[in-house]
Amino acid sequence: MTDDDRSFSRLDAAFARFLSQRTDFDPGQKQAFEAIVMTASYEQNQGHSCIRLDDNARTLLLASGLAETAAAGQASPQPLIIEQDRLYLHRYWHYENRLAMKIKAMAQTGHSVEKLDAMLDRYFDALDQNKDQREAAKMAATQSFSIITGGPGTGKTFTVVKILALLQELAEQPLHIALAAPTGKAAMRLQESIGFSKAKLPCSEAIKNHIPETVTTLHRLLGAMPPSPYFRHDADKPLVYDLVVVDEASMVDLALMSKLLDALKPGARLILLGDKDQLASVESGAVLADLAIAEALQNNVYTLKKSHRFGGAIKELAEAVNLQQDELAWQILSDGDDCAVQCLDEDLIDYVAAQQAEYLQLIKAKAGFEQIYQAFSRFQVLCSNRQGKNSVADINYRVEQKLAEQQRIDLSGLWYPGRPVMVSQNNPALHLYNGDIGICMPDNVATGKLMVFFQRADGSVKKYLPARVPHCETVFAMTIHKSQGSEFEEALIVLPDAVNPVLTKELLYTAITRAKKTIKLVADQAVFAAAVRQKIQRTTGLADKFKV
Ligand SMILES: Nc1ncnc2c1ncn2[C@@H]1O[C@H](COP(=O)(O)OP(=O)(O)OP(=O)(O)O)[C@@H](O)[C@H]1O
Repeated sequence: MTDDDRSFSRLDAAFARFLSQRTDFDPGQKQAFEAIVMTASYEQNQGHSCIRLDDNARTLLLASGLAETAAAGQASPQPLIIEQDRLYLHRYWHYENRLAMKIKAMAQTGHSVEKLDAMLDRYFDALDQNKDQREAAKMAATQSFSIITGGPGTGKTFTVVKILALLQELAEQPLHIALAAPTGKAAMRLQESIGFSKAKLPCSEAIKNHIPETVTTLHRLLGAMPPSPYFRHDADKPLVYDLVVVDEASMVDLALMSKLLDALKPGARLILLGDKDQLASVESGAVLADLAIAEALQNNVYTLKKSHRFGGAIKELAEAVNLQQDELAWQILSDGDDCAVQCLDEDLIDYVAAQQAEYLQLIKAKAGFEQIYQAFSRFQVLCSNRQGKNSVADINYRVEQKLAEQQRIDLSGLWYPGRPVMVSQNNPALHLYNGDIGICMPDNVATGKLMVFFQRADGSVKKYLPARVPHCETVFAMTIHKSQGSEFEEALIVLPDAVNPVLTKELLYTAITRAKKTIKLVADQAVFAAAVRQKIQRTTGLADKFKV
């Protein structure tokens, strides 16, 4: 990317100017210095943890008196840190350094377990398809830090429940276990599958009773104190848990992961579950992907490959996209042999509007919220972009108009029966968080007034007056980014008419793996192919810190 492609924010420029005013540089040097700092600030906001430097830039920065090399970084008060050929804003270097240090220390702590093989034989039958899961469990039983990665349905949750039972059997005192996920939605999904898998465990009821059934969000686990960026639990006030399991770990950014590691008590274990091939976190870093390739962690990472949930076209398409085989991916979509995966061959808006019939009908019939929510969540439009043709804004607007035309909704007010919304702001006081989905409908069991109903992470239902709901948007369509951690029976993936920088193979892979049964695509072949060929490259130093 050249400087011309970047649109620096006023904050990037103000930060660079603020620092350059504190140097003794001449105007030419100040200009060069500001350009580097502005780039570092901009790229950090784009998700990179650092930027690469050439020798001239490195010399200039060190001469500024505001940059320190990493050796001094730990105690350095300087705002800029240089490590090898990488420049960090101090805070991000600190997060990365601390995270690496903590994980390295944990990775050195192994546990030898007597008769482990006999126990594993009981939990994993001798079938070939269980071999991978058995190996993953063996790793987690013998390591303090482990990552189990794999695509959707490869049995990460299925395996981790067995690991929890196994570890409880091995413990002298019952282990204190916390289960967490980055979003409420992901927490809810994990909770459902834990409950399901636990019932089938080949162990005593006493052991089952020591496996927690509730899953919390990471923010709640750590004790968020908004608007402060700090958490109640940190190195000085660690969590009480002996073992923490984090699902959907690919969504966890560098800062949050670093704070989680800081908050673990000495001797605690950590298991990260996730799909390293999915989109990286919205905020900076690509922690799971970096750790999964880290040299010094090869005994701490296990990749599950076989999907137990779906095979066929969805899996083939996901694999082709992941391997950037654009022609094969398009062929799978256009073959139409398997109706699980197809290009949409009818009008987009007519099709999306028709998918809303069932839940709107259930609202009219005064069905219960759970049934209505289930019907709504069966199908979801996933867009790459927020604005422009075929974007979230465009489809939401056109679907609303179409449904109003069909007299299925009444658009005379902002809040109408059937309006689905996604919250776009955290409001801990109301227990509503960015990404939560609610449906506006009459409160038939009380006043009959319009209320917005939400399903909480623990499965309970909460209703709010529309005026109390924090900032939210209509959600007949959502961005692929926002769909992370969710699954739908059918996903309709919609790409724009022209190529843009958002379109990457990670974005498409994430969208494809949201679908349980059916995928439909609206895209021009050239745009689709360009997206498959584009890969996200995040600049970070995390994997380098584990070089042996
Ligand atoms: N070895 C196995 N034998 C039989 N069924 C299995 C096996 N492993 C997983 N399953 C089943 O496959 C399905 C998917 O497993 P699971 O939910 O654990 O996958 P996951 O990797 O956690 O998926 P996701 O990432 O989508 O949450 C579940 O219904 C589970 O019971």
